[in-house]
Amino acid sequence: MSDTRTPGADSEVGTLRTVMLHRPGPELKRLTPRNNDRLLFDGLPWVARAQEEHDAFAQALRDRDVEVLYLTELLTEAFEAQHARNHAITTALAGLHLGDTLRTYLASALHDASPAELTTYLTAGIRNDEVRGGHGLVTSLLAADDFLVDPLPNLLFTRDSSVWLRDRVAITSLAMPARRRETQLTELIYTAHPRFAGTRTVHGWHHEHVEGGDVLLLSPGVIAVGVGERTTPAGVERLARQLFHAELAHTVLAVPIAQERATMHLDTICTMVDVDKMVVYANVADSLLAHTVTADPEEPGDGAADVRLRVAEPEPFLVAAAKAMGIDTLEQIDTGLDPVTAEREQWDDGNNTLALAPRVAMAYERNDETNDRLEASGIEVIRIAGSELGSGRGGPRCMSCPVERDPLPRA
Ligand SMILES: NC(=O)NCCC[C@H](N)C(=O)O
Repeated sequence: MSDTRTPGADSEVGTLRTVMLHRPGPELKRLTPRNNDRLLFDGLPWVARAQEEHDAFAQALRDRDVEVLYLTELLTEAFEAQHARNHAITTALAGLHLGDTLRTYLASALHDASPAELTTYLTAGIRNDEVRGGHGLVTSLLAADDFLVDPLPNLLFTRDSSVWLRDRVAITSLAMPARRRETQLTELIYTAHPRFAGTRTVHGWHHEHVEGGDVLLLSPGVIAVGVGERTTPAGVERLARQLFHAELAHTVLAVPIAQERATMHLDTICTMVDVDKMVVYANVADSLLAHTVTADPEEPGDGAADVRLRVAEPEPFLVAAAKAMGIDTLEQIDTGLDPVTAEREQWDDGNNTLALAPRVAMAYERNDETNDRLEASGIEVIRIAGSELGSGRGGPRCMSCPVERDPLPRA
């Protein structure tokens, strides 16, 4: 794709043209058995193998003519702008654990770093024992392996920190402390990188929590938002008002999901694989509900904050979705009738597919039953390895932020 094409996406299944990924890097080497829970990994990935798996994932996308952008390359390029560097350094050092002496020292060191070095410091983090020379009381009292700047191992899951909604990008607001800083970096990419000059943003990291894994573009104008461990009721309320005000959507379906790690995002439960087909975790498929949210046309208001929302009583999710999408049925491809297999494959992100086009989906190879069922339903499945990538709990959808998809015809 040339830089002159317009980024944006209005569905989960329009032909994928450009995607932003993050190749696993030194931030994963920061994980230890003592910090992996806090940093939201279920184990310690073998980093070299995770990189191999990720390179194969990126190549499989390129083989289908998808342009792959890397988050760290975009960030380094954005850091050519002095204001972007200043902003990144100030926000990364805002934590109250540093104290003034150490903050001043680190700010000076980071200002002296090259753009590429700055990217590494801000993504891999800075450990206390990496600051040499004794810089006051705080470094002396902190443990050697305490982080002064936390590493960001979950950058791998680019889906969560930004979401394109038509021609705008939502900067999300991540709920878990270990991930909060990610959106400060994605915001810089979209505001300071020349490729995205003029892009308008919605939401923002200072707002109520909304994570990209909870946001599913079911069809042009219809957006499902999971509300559970990550996205909050207040988050979906603010997002809905902005979407309606900017005419990015006419309907939002607010979908309550269990507040558990296994179902941390709506896209761990279901993903679109065709314009009218979803793969859905069978164990919850029948109990998923949705509140249909629309804007009251009588009171449009002047700004997003004035939009008055109409909230319907809950209905079965697939029923509410089909109605909003203007189709007879949103077909459910389930992940197996045996609840144990379904639970295992859901945990291993079998439902977390990335559509490259209608009826073409990428999926982890390990989830045999789910993949067989997808194929039996007419979906081409591009299988990728993910034994190490999956240790952070996230599949092909979580690991990708579509930057450009072909639009679908509007209903
Ligand atoms: N959309 C997704 O489900 N993303 C996966 C995020 C995994 C990450 N370790 C987390 O706990 O946030």
